[in-house]
Amino acid sequence: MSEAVPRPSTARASSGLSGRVTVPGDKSISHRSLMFGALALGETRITGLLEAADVLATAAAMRSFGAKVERHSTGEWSLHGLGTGGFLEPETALDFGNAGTGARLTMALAGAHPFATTFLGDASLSRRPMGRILDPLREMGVEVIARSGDRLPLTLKGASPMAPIEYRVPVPSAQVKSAVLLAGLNIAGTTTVIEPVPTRDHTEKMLKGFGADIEVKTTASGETVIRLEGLPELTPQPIEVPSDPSSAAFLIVAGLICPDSDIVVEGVLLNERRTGLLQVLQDMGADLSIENERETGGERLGDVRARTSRLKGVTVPAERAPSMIDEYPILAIAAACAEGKTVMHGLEELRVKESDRLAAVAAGLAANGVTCEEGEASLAVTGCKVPGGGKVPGGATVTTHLDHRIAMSFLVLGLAAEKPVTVDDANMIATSFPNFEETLRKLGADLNEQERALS
Ligand SMILES: O=C(O)C1=C[C@@H](OP(=O)(O)O)[C@@H](O)[C@H](O)C1
Ligand SMILES: C=C(OP(=O)(O)O)C(=O)O
Repeated sequence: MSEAVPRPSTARASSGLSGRVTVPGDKSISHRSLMFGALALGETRITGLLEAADVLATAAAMRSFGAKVERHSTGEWSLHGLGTGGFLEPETALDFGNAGTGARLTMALAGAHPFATTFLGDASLSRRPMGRILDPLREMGVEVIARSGDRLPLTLKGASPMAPIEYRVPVPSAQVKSAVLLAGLNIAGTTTVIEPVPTRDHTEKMLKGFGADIEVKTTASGETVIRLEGLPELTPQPIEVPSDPSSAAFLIVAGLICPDSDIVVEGVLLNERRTGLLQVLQDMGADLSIENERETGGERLGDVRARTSRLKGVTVPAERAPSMIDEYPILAIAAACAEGKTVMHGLEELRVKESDRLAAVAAGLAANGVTCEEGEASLAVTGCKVPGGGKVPGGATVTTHLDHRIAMSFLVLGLAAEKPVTVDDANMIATSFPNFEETLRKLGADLNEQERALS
């Protein structure tokens, strides 16, 4: 994707957004569905899989290990898995493009097999730290050959046999927690993960659903201890992937900051480890409601209704970060359209995402006339709203640094700014939310409408 010709995109002031829309399947659950399907013996059927570049790279990787992965004309996917320990040596290197979750979790799966697997990624993924995954894998006995600083490209080769470990996750990261558990699946004995700060729990929930022997306990001091018995026989499960709250976030904020708007995003995953943004927006005074709440496959879902709101600046404590880690760029846009200052703490992990999101957001806001202060791990945004008026000036072109969430966030800003906002490259949006621009237009947003009219 990084090789594609850049595709600039421009958003202009829009009002009266309305309608009901859905967003694609959750990215975290989609990656894991393919992985667990490849590990289970027999057929796993998946509906609602996110068909975006990140997840398609994981599907290709599971095929390279020998799993039969098919997309049916109904849109349903099926996998014929190989059983734990049953992966075969891939014939070529695995290219994960822009996908951190796909690459890191697959490293854990491949690393626990006694053959060599090589991992590649685009320029963004090749800059991201992989030591956080490689350190526990090395402890288990995996041989690693990586570029300096533990970056991609890299090659892993598992030992035979490997040793189960007890691992305290040093950064709040669901990817690290999941990687240790996924490697532990292919190692005899008990793998233990201690998580000081709770992060998204899709791996634990789904492993239980597939029949793994996994136990999750919270200690008196509030830590989570997860124990997994290795070499389970995983049983295929039908999976319905709920809509991604991290994608819904862009539309919800658009509904709140554009005048005279009233929109509904249907069937959004409301897992409590993913709802931090909704809580913060409510604290800011957002007119949000959850309708038609229901449960599917052990997860809570609901239709999220967002109406134009007068948002006020708030302080977002560091403890909120794991439950909204991918939502800070769009929260910063909501903050720019609020009255008063919003201060966000605990943002160190934003520096190692698809881009340095803290720097990218601060630069994009400043270019569009919004006052903000970038700290080492914090961001303070002074909202442009004042009693009776006030708008973000806009008018700039924002550098997206191969980061889908930076691209989507600044397009949403353009809908509520005085002058149009352009992003230098909208291609990367396809890594997580391929029909984002079309969905916003369906709600009535002015996204490239002038160019479309001229062509
Ligand atoms: O486990 C996952 O599916 C994810 C975990 C998060 O990353 P970290 O584990 O690095 O926080 C998140 O940013 C990413 O989009 C998806
Ligand atoms: C950080 C993200 O994804 P990943 O780590 O999977 O690249 C994201 O989607 O915002």
